[in-house]
Amino acid sequence: MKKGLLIVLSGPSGVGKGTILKEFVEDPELNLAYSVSMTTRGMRPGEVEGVNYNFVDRPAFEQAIKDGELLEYAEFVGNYYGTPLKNVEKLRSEGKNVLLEIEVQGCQQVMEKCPDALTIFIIPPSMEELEKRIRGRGTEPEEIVQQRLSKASREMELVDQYKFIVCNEDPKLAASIISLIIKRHME
Ligand SMILES: Nc1ncnc2c1ncn2[C@@H]1O[C@H](COP(=O)(O)OP(=O)(O)OP(=O)(O)O)[C@@H](O)[C@H]1O
Ligand SMILES: Nc1nc2c(ncn2[C@@H]2O[C@H](COP(=O)(O)O)[C@@H](O)[C@H]2O)c(=O)[nH]1
Repeated sequence: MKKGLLIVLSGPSGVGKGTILKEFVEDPELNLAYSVSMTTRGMRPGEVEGVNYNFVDRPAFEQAIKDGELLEYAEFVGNYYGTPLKNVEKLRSEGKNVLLEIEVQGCQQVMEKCPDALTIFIIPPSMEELEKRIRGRGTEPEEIVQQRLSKASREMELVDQYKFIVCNEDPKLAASIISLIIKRHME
């Protein structure tokens, strides 16, 4: 069986990665499996354990790092986030195209370990619009919003390292561009 693709959606917090993903992740033609990350962040209202994330404490996350269980991980604004390796490998060996939605530090680790990964950087139409979106979401206190925005400016400098750059002016349009990219690489 042909091994599935590894697709990485990355970009600054609040740019709309999760919103875009919802538009294409269930498309049967894309044969996708979403990789559920591990995080030490607290659960937001409406989030579900095992669906949005596997929520763990810091000692459990640090043990997973020590045991080599993560494909990549990063500390992002005070919390750990990481991709469990075993699940990604299993799904890809079953022919599934595996989709990661991760921040840029983690994506750089994936680029080194898996040079064939389809890396896609989502950019906002402007930094003002990014600020509007992250505030508008209303999930973080002001101090964290500020930290995420200041990180975003530095993350935007790494855009040239990605194979594809997609602007999220409209999530449906961005999703259809990403779907096309994936389909091309499935041929
Ligand atoms: N094209 C768009 N135009 C206007 N608002 C948008 C657009 N895309 C997403 N949004 C809104 O922006 C906010 C942030 O989107 P989302 O949570 O998908 O971002 P994200 O990149 O997944 O964030 P994080 O990395 O922090 O998880 C949400 O309130 C979402 O509804
Ligand atoms: N390096 C990784 N980054 C990840 C992973 N899962 C999610 N993320 C990214 O973290 C930030 C913050 O997420 P939030 O849910 O607290 O808003 C965001 O950019 C996510 O894409 C992961 O496994 N590894």
